[in-house]
Amino acid sequence: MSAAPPVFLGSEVVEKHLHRASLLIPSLEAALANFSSGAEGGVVQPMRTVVPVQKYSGFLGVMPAYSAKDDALTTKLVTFYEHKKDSSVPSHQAIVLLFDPRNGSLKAFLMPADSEVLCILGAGVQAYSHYEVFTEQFSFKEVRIWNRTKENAVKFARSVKGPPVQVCSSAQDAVTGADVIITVTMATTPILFGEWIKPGAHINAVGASRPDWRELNDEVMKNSVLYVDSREAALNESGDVILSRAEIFAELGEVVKGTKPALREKTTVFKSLGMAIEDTVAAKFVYDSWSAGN
Ligand SMILES: NC(=O)c1ccc[n+]([C@@H]2O[C@H](COP(=O)([O-])OP(=O)(O)OC[C@H]3O[C@@H](n4cnc5c(N)ncnc54)[C@H](O)[C@@H]3O)[C@@H](O)[C@H]2O)c1
Ligand SMILES: O=C(O)[C@@H]1CCCCN1
Repeated sequence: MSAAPPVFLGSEVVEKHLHRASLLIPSLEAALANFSSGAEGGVVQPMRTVVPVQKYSGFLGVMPAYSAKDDALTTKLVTFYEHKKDSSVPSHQAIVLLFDPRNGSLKAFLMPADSEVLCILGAGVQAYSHYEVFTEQFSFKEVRIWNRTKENAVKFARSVKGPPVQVCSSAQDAVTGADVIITVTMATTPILFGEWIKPGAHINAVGASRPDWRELNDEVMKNSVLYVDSREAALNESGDVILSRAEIFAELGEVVKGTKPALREKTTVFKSLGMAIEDTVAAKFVYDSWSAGN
């Protein structure tokens, strides 16, 4: 019997079945815990391969993963290019291939506590999705944004549906007094400095995914308790971790499992690089929802 032809689920279908990104939180928590559980977690996720396309200042990432517990097998292919101001295409473009783990057939493609002050540095695609999830999950009294190009921060503040956003003229103004700081930029040198940060703040560092790129300076890295998504990836790919030589305290999956504590009273950094297993559970979520309603 031949395999059913793969279906293509474009961004509209994904948004219909994943109408709020937070629907993924339980699956992502479980995936992080499984990833940090070694063989018994049933996750197979080799380090991603990143191919530099030097001529055009770009990269191609190949991110395979299998989750035995979810019985889901995927590979994401993602390109990320230095953003050209006049470019009509997004800086990141990705497709997730979801396979049937039983026989390898291709099933579908998939494109993709009391904190009061939230600060977002950057106003691109990730800024929007982080705003959506953070303002839905937590109640902030104030949300601030700073972006290198101010007009994009103003556009962000005008277009988001949710709590009002204050546009700041400097990163320092945005960060001063903030309880939660999200860095979602394409910066390759630090944009966040330790001396600006309120003790006890939490920093969610999402950009700087190359070994020689930085978003955070050494002081931020050294004066915080450092959590990562994957130790192996952080030690190979994160310029903020490698160049600062900061010590990794825990993987987030270990916190989810309860084997390492969340030190909420300390200044903490979560250095996220993105993991293929996150795409695996997200692709399965959308595909299962799509097939159920089809
Ligand atoms: N950790 C993860 O899981 C994960 C997943 C996806 C993307 N990312 C990373 O998150 C970051 C943002 O991604 P995106 O899709 O929102 O990108 P985007 O291109 O949509 O937005 C990039 C933002 O960075 C700003 N910027 C660019 N160069 C800068 C610089 N030198 N200094 C300060 N700001 C600068 C731009 O003004 C823009 O606001 C990227 O580094 C991306 O690789 C991480
Ligand atoms: O995990 C991801 O999907 C992205 C790909 C681009 C680089 C940063 N991480």
